[in-house]
Amino acid sequence: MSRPIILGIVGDSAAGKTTLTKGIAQVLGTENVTIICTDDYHRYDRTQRAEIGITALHPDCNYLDIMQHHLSQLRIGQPILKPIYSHTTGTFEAPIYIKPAKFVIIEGLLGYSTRGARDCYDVKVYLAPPESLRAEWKVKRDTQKRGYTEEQVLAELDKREPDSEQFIRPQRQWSDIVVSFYPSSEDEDQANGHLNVRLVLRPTIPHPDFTEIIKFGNGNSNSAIRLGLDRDMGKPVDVLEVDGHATLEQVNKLEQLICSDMPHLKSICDRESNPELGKIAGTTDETLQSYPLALTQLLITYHMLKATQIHH
Ligand SMILES: Nc1ncnc2c1ncn2[C@@H]1O[C@H](COP(=O)(O)OP(=O)(O)O)[C@@H](O)[C@H]1O
Ligand SMILES: O=C(COP(=O)(O)O)[C@H](O)[C@H](O)COP(=O)(O)O
Repeated sequence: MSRPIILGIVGDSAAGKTTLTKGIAQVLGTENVTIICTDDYHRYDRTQRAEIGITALHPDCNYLDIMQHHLSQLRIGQPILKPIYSHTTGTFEAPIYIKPAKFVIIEGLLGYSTRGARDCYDVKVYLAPPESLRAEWKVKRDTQKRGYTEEQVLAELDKREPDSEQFIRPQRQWSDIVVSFYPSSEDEDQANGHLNVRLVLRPTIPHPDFTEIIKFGNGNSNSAIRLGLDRDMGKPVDVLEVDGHATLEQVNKLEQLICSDMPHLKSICDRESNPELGKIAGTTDETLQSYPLALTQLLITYHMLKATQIHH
């Protein structure tokens, strides 16, 4: 019997989880995707958290046991009755019945914090923008969408830092892919659309063979697309970097590499038939479209489709 393919997207608040999740769901077809945000498993509402003096990042502030139980149910195709936390009101709403579609994306703060939860995913992504960019994104979103002032958001970031360090960032080690969008050093204050991406590829899942990038002579340090070896949290990894100002020709080559052994992906990575590639509506309603974003979406989609072949 077939079971859903489960993708995890974990990272700190305003690291870009919801934005990337929406983009991947769009590529896979929203009707084929169930999206779960693990903020719904908060144990306390906004007022209670303030009274107790606990942040939403602390494991004790979340029903991680229920989250893990629900994940394991979804993995075997079973429905769940999922709680709902509203970021608009800061309170809980009536739970909803959810039956998993072919693909499930689980996004949130603490998705990899227990062994049992980690075992439920087919593909694990961790989002790690530079902290300065994350702060910028969080201020923008929480002032526009969640009713906070800039001072409140900055104070909250400070208050959360010890929990970010202790509980959020260590989860990076469990991911198959670490995604970091970052501004290039020359155009520090360029619009978001020109961000570069750094993709850390752990050997925990089989990645497409990118070594041709080096053969094309494109992998050297001056190129807009670079492949190299590094260590991440002590472990050896491949690192693929794509600059925001890479040319269409360079990007096409990389897309063809990703698509070559995945027939369904071919229709997705054809820019003429799919002009939406790499386009995302950010959670503050802006439209984002860039080659680094498109390649990131494509690589993650590749892994989800690959998992379909392995498990069906
Ligand atoms: N890849 C990206 N490129 C440019 N801006 C982004 C990107 N990802 C997120 N953002 C910005 O950061 C804000 C917060 O992102 P969001 O997806 O809501 O984070 P999270 O779900 O992790 O809390 C978005 O509203 C958007 O403005
Ligand atoms: O850190 C987060 C997670 O959301 P995200 O990862 O989307 O930022 C939120 O601050 C908490 O869920 C509390 O919500 P609120 O601050 O709205 O009460």
